[in-house]
Amino acid sequence: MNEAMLKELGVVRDQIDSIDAQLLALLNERARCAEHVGEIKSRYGEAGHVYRPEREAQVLRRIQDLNQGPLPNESVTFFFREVMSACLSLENPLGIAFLGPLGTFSESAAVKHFGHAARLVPQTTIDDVFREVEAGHAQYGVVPVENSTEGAVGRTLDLLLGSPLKICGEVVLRIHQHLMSRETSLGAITKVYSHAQSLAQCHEWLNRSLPGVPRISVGSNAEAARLASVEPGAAAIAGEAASERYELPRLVENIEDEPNNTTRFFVLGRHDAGPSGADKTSLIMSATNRPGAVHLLLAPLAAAGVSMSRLESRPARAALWEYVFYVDIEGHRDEPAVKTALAALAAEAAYLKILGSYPQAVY
Ligand SMILES: C=C(O[C@@H]1C=C(C(=O)O)C=C[C@H]1O)C(=O)O
Repeated sequence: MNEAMLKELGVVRDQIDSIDAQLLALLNERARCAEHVGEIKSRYGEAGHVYRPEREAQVLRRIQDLNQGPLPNESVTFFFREVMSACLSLENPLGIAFLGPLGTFSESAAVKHFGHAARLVPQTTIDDVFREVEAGHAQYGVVPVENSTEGAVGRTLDLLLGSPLKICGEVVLRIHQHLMSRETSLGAITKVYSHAQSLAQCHEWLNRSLPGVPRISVGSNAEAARLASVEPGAAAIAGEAASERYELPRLVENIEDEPNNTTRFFVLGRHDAGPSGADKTSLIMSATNRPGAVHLLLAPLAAAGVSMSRLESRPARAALWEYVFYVDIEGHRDEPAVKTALAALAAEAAYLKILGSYPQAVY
């Protein structure tokens, strides 16, 4: 290397070393503050509420407002989430149940929301995630609720109806599907494993690029990657987490048919969140089976000036041809307009259950 260049590099590297030392000192100073907050909470009998989703959302939104680059918001948000995760785990790492196995998009969602310091506990089914949190074996649970191309996850919606758990957060994850295999060319691929939903999300790509190659649906994308990692000729469609877990090279990246493919997850806990300033409230309601019933249910929202961000109907199991509605509205249940709308809904609906208020996902 050129001596002048080495000299210049040396100056900048000294600067970086000095900044790193300052960052380290500041990170530990911040960690001590978070410990202090934890100590105050336990002194006031709030030891069980150490994790505060609304406060974390506010911290991240503020960081994004302050950020002037060159680092993009996505990167600084990632760092600060990890910092909060590490600070929180100094006291007691959070136990997070999620729909496993490791290597699924649910794992990525849990890590995106709670950071790498959380203790992730994979579960076999969505039912098990609910049970683990209800039984207190895990403090929080992460379950998929809807995909932008495939629609609602029915099992999650059905379980929310009967569960005492509250929604205390949402995570929105961009879903990128990759074709991964030990084979090095498409021509060598004789079968493709994946979860049925992922096969559906890559249906057109598969018709075009691997016509006639059998598609085999298995329990999860991670299981598909595991199979493809040991079977010659096999490929899997799965996400980055699975390719890393099974050290399976990605042959073709981003093969999802819909470029804006996202999945939304709910974070479940035994309490919901306080107001963060930009919140949502999820509820389930049902109307008696008469003309105009749905309109009567939705009118109170409009009257109070509350926006609805999602409406999903599911058949009620109890009575044939009756429906329950899953509604997401903007705002926190403690805000006056939302309070007014909820009171009017309670008077109108045959059944109303408030699933929780929580901060809108921070991207
Ligand atoms: C430190 C606190 O507790 C936790 C840690 C946070 C953090 O590290 O910034 C934020 C919210 C809580 O999950 C707090 O409530 O301020």
